[in-house]
Amino acid sequence: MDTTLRDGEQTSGVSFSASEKLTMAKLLLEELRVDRIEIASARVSEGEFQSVKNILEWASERGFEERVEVLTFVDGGLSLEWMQKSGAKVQNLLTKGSLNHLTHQLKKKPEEHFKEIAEVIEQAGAMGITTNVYLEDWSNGMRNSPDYVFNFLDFLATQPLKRVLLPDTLGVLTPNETGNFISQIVKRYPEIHFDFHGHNDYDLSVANVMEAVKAGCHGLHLTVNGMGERAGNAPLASVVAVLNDFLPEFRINVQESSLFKVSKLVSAFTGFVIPANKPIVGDNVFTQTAGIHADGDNKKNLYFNDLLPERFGRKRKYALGKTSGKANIQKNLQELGLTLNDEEIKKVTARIIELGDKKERVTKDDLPYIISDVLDSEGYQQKVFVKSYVLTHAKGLKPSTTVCVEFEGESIEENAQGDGQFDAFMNALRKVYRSKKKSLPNLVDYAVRIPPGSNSDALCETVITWQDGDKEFATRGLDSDQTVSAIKATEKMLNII
Ligand SMILES: CC(=O)SCCNC(=O)CCNC(=O)[C@H](O)C(C)(C)COP(=O)(O)OP(=O)(O)OC[C@H]1O[C@@H](n2cnc3c(N)ncnc32)[C@H](O)[C@@H]1OP(=O)(O)O
Repeated sequence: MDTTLRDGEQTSGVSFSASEKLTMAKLLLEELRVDRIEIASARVSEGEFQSVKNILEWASERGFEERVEVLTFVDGGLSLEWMQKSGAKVQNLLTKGSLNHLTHQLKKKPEEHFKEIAEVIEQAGAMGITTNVYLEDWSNGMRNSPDYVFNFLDFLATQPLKRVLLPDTLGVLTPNETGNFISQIVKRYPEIHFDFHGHNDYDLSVANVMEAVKAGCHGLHLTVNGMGERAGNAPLASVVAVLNDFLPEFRINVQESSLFKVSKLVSAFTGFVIPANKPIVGDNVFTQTAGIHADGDNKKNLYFNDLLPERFGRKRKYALGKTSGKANIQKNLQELGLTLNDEEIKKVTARIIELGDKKERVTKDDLPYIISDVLDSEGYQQKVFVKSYVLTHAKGLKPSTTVCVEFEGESIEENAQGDGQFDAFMNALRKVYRSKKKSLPNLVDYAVRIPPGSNSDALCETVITWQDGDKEFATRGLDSDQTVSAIKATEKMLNII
């Protein structure tokens, strides 16, 4: 059962609109094919009421209404009235699964609580509403008031209900305890369908879910991206992968290939960012970064595990940066359909490592620009060096530049102002050349771009077209800073003329 739309929405700062809930409900049931969804708590708001109504209208057209659930309260039938008006057919009745909560929150005795629950269940039956019962704080109940929990379950075993829902409300269970508690319960009540509802406060929710299944739980409550109150709920994608790979004897209907798409959509709807290292759905989890890993994959996919990205509608990537070796570059070149010889690959690798050292992030889309820049620099012998420069830009003052150029073994320093930093740089450079009775080509075009689609902050390419007498030619510079990339393109020009 996916509870992204109810418990997932209890993530701090998250709220779905009615139309987002409807879109999600359709996607979860029809495309991802979870068996059931819990979409709201009853009585919360007018907006929630409308949203439940919309989903139920759609679900009943498809005969899905028994797969759509609403959390309700022991409130003398107020939640049930709300549900009936909305068209909802399955209530997940929130009751107290620990004596501590019952005594201190509801301030009631067990018999009183059971009696009220029996009344709600009976009323629901008369309204044609199916009841499941949540034992809130059940995990602490098992630890601290097991007699209460078993008395409660004895009572529930006499009731006309469909399922009993066992939440580790505060995410306090260990895998051992989960297995132990659930197997005791499943053995004692073999006829009841139990769901386990895990929370992730100790980052143990997936391990706990695994033990719950092994111990005989029949259903699980999960959320997309592990959203939920505090540290969240057991994450759907991880649990699906764990069940498929480690417990294949238990059948689930969820479509692995849709997990990533749904995860992205929920993230877009909620603004809840998926951590890059979140298993299955995080941006980085199918990216090899180390050169040795890329090399092993080139040889015999040596660094693959069973979590093949294609299962989840994703692709393996090979990162480019400080820890890249030539194998990473080759993998990216293959994907771009480019071929370089060994020497060229070495040079491109060296440039990428140099960029990585500057903490710059390089993506596959940057690669053609880096290649062209590195290979472009090969055709000439550098004899003019722009050794140092200062560029200033201040409000109310003209930009100015001081530049020092090593020219035929001699260092010459000049400064000048201009309309912009690069213009000032060119003016200072002209002064250097005039002092040697030489002139510079005219600048006829200046184009700046970042590699399209790269989403990286690493690189900016400047291509400058020059006119030297009849001759027109272009040079290119690549750097993370726009002006510096233009200066690099200019330095190339100085070595060509
Ligand atoms: C498993 C879980 O995650 S539980 C989460 C359940 N969902 C939610 O709480 C989200 C939606 N909740 C809400 O919108 C509101 O809390 C409402 C509408 C349910 C109630 O709102 P309010 O009347 O303003 O009360 P408040 O928010 O302070 O809730 C506390 C009341 O609920 C009572 N309560 C707690 N658990 C239950 C329960 N299982 N059944 C009935 N009442 C309960 C408390 O005893 C308290 O009642 P009191 O004011 O008479 O002492």
